[in-house]
Amino acid sequence: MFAGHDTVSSATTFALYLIGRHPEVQHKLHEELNQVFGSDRDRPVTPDDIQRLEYLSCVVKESLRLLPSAPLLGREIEEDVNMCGTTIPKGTTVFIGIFWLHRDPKQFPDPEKFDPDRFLSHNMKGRHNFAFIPFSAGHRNCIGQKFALMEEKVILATILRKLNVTSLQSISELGLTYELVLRSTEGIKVKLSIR
Ligand code: HEM
Repeated sequence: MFAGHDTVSSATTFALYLIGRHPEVQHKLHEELNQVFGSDRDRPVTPDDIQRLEYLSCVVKESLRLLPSAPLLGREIEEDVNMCGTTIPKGTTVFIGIFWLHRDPKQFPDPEKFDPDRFLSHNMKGRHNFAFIPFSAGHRNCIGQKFALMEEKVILATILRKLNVTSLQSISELGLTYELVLRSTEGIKVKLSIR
């Protein structure tokens, strides 16, 4: 359940929450959806549509940066590792704090700001390859990432073609909790209205 289901539901819920907090982002998304779907609000989303929804792709990535479904990964060190002059002995359990890594101001200036434009290709030049790792990286990275991103985009495009979303809580009111998957202890309260 962790791998394929809870992660996508966490990511999609938080993306919808962030869109509902940022009317200017939602406006741009609605414009892009109008361009791709015209007035048709019912037909299924196709792989070709997904390719064309570039701004939606940036929104999904920026949401995974700020509120990553897997905020923390654990690893057991199999051999002594020298890191910046300090030896981490074999057998140590280390944690990789993806939630905090994604807030490195050198890689993401003004890191708490929700700004999907960070993921436009011309804004990504010079960014470290491992600055953004919502699906982990290396040999044991997520095998479902392409499927997950597609699922998320289909759900968001389907909802936002028909609805406006307004989020009613600030981020600090969500009561973020870091278990295996990022959650809100308070639930996420949004108001939906027909476009
Ligand atoms: C937004 C959605 C998702 C996120 C953020 C996500 C994130 C991750 C992360 C961070 C890992 C590494 C965990 C670790 O090493 O401790 C992982 C592993 C994995 N994920 Fe995902 N995942 C998502 C969706 C999916 C989906 C949809 C599937 C399957 C269809 C999937 C299947 C897996 C599997 C099987 C692994 C283990 C890979 C291995 O250990 O070799 N994930 N995922």
